[in-house]
Amino acid sequence: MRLHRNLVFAVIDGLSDIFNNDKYADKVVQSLLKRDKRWGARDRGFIAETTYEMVRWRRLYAEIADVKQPFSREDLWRMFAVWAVLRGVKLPDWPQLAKTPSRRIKGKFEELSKIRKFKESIPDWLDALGEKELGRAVWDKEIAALNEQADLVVRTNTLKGTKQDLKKAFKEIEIETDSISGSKEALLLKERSNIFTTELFKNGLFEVQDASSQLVATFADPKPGNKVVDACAGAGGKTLHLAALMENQGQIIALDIYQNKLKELKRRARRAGAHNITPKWIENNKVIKKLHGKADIVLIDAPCSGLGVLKRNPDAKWKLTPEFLDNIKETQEKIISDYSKMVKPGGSLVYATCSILPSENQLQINKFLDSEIGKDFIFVSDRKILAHETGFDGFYMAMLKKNN
Ligand SMILES: C[S@@+](CC[C@H](N)C(=O)[O-])C[C@H]1O[C@@H](n2cnc3c(N)ncnc32)[C@H](O)[C@@H]1O
Repeated sequence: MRLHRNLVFAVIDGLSDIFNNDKYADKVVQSLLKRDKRWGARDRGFIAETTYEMVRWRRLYAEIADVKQPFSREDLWRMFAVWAVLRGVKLPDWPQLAKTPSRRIKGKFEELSKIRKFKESIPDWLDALGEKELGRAVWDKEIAALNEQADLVVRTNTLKGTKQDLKKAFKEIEIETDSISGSKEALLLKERSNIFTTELFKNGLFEVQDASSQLVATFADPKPGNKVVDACAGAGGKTLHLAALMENQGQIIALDIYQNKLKELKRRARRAGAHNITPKWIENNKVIKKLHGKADIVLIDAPCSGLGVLKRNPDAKWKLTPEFLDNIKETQEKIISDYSKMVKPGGSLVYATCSILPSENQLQINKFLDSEIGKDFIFVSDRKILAHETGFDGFYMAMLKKNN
């Protein structure tokens, strides 16, 4: 790989914004990519992938480069040099990289690779928490898997065609895909590609959705004609899948506390040809009260730490705090308690998170079942999906039934 000066400068600018100005990596990368219209797919790929790699390995690289936050431009160049040396990239003859101590970098890497918090590049508190909640053997493997780059997976929109149709259509535009065992509608792209610009995407034939995330709506098992409340619908990743499984029949009430997310959901639903969705903003508690006892299925895709999706959002390692985690667990507890009231007698409550922590998952369910409202429910089953076992995101889902 040959390094190009303007691309590396863009990466350094981006990192300064992410690390020092607390900006979100995805937003920063999006805006970097708009900087120069002449950049082709390879250039854009370099900027996005290198920025994410540097975010993922921030602690390790900073330790090797012997630099501390806030990072000066010189510090960021030193961290970049660590990236280049460890990746075996030939260093160009630039003043910023002139004094790169390649041998020392490799030696320090060997040494730090013996200590998990450096090797896996995670804050002390998170490393301790992971080990406490999952046990050492599982955490060792899980954090290593969560540090790998995410695969690009799409979900076939079965409202518009079959998976075989989609596979064929991708092939026609020279995009090769594989099926994924256990995820019926999923296709894995053999190579990364900007599929958002394709006609297939514009015509709603697929959505980008991780294989684990695709298991949630299937697990909820909605039937055509059901009344389903998707209580934390966001921009509708699971809502659209529910609509497809319900063959556009029945009703999905898609709730969220943020109107802008529901606006995006509406746009996506139009593209997907999903017609049985009613987005409703949770403006106040009356919205929930009105739905008490009405739903065949209530899906709570709860706000969470996002620790199961570090592969695609490595930034969370640095943005997450113990205080945030405590608050989000309280929110989860309140949401399960309040929103379970929307389930009708005999109906189902499905709770899901993209976290791998038992304290956000099965322990929340146990707490709910032990509560006064929870006494009306029985536990049916749950699935704990770990990244090191599947290669995809970490997820949790539980199904409870309300007594008749
Ligand atoms: C994990 S995300 C949902 C992702 C979405 N279901 C999807 O598949 O794309 C959690 C969502 O819960 C929403 N949320 C947070 N607090 C909430 C509350 N009290 N009631 C309803 N939704 C809430 C957030 O705005 C966010 O969109």
